[in-house]
Amino acid sequence: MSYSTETQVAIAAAIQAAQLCQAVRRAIPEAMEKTDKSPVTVADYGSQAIICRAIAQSFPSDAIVGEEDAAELRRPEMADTLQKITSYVGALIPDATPEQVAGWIDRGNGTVAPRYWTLDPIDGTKGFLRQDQYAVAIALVEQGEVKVGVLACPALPGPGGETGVLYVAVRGQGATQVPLKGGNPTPLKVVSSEDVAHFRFVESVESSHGDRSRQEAVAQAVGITTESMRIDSQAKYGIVASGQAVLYLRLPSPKSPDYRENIWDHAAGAIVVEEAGGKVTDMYGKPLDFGTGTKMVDNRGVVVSNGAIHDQVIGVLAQS
Ligand SMILES: Nc1ncnc2c1ncn2[C@@H]1O[C@H](COP(=O)(O)O)[C@@H](OP(=O)(O)O)[C@H]1O
Ligand SMILES: [Mg+2]
Ligand SMILES: [Mg+2]
Ligand SMILES: [Mg+2]
Repeated sequence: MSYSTETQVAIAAAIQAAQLCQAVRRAIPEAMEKTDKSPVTVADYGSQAIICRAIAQSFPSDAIVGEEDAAELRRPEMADTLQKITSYVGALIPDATPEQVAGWIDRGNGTVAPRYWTLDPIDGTKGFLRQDQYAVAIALVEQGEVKVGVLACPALPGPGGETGVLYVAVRGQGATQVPLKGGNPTPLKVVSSEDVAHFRFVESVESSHGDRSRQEAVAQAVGITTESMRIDSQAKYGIVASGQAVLYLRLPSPKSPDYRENIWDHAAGAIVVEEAGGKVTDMYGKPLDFGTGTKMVDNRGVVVSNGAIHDQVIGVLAQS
């Protein structure tokens, strides 16, 4: 299958959602708190509304599994917030009503199915709030395998020095990057292990989202001598796919040893790296299984590499 319509729809939605996020960020958004205490902003909601609307319009029978939902926004005391989201969405989709916006957000309440979409309207909300990196991530999954991934990184410097990169991958068709503002797509290729300047690793900015000391020990054991690069969101996958690092380590935090990774935090990024010639597994070397539900219950941690050093990394993890 070529997935060309799916890819075009996801690209257009990611670009619009990224525009909304940048508009919100220029106004210095405040964080709201979700029931799990994690932050969310009007941009997370607006981005999810834009993306779900686009997917539902082109693929009405496809399930969509998004990170956010509108239950909180439908409470009467949240009317002003919903109105604010609607005005940001309305800048891109004229005449959108609050009721429609809430409905589009809730279109993302679907469940994992033989064919489904998953999206993270803002991955790295903490980075977004800090004016650091974040990503808009959209993926199409069939039979538990990611087929299409689109990752917009609006604050990431691209190869030409411009700000804002769009990563696109289709299973069996390779991965490309293109300036988010438009331009010519260029193929993505992971870096060779002989490239000393890029023989480095990336990890999260948030220390509680990983195991910093173990990540450093593993990197050292495979011969990485430089300090980690710390970047929020799935932008880390883009960094590996574009050859700026050989390795991305995300090991379970000692503070939350039972944490399971969300499908929307990895689906788009993973296919971008795989189609750029790299490898993505959990910390035991198992492929990430996108067919088990919103949480990847059969996987622990994530290891992303240029492929060449992958077995060595998994070997070190097995012994440490
Ligand atoms: N204890 C934990 N371990 C690993 N990931 C976690 C975590 N708690 C939250 N996260 C996830 O980490 C994501 C951000 O990734 P990163 O740390 O690479 O920037 C968050 O996505 P959102 O920002 O979309 O909520 C959230 O889903
Ligand atoms: Mg979140
Ligand atoms: Mg996320
Ligand atoms: Mg998110």
